[in-house]
Amino acid sequence: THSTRPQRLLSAVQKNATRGDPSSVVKAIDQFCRQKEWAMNVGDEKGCILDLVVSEVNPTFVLELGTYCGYSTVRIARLLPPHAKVITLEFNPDFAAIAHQVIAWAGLEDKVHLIVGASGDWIPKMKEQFGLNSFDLVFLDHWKDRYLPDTKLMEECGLLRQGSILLADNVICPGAPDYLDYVRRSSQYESQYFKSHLEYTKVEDGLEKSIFLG
Ligand SMILES: O=C(NCCCCCn1ccc2cnccc21)c1cc(-c2ccc(F)cc2)cc(O)c1O
Ligand SMILES: [Mg+2]
Repeated sequence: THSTRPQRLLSAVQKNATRGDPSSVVKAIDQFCRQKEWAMNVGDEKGCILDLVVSEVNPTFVLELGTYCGYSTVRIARLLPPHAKVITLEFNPDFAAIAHQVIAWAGLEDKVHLIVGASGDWIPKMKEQFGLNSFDLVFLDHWKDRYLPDTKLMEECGLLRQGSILLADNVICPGAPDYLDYVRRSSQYESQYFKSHLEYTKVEDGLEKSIFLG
């Protein structure tokens, strides 16, 4: 019986990280991905930029599209004030099952709501399901060809307010060219590119931070 990479990543967390210590979980995953097996976590370099944006926004409600193993979920949730929440959406139930255990190991389950499903189905249901008006921060890290349609969908569903922040991973590699073009051209967004590298590599990648102006 062969384990999957997410399962091996979880084992590395359970072996090397301290229960209830989110930073040790982040460190254990980065160590695993650098020393053992690459995985598509936002990683330590782009992760520091994510930390900066989260700390600056100090959000009450965060939407993460693309949980994978929960690495960025833990990075975000560890910085949130009490009562703040991350709603994170994962399409792949096997990934979601691993992420749930990684988030629990970090002791952050009270700050995180993990959903299994597709963004196109769930974005229209967010308000009624969670009794929220808008998201203070959205971290886009799912299918790169869904960044643009889902951003338009969030606008249409009234999930963005004046000052809501969109932070998109992988705008260079694998790339989200139509999304980049949209947020950089639109008068409804003020956009800024944070040059970095693809997680655990020397390949260029970056995060695009876009403020919704309403
Ligand atoms: O593909 C990436 N992520 C998305 C994975 C699938 C998300 C599916 N999903 C989750 C929630 C959800 C909701 N609705 C619909 C679909 C949904 C990704 C890839 C690379 C990468 C890979 C190979 C390479 F050579 C270079 C770069 C690096 C990254 O950092 C990435 O994030
Ligand atoms: Mg990514």
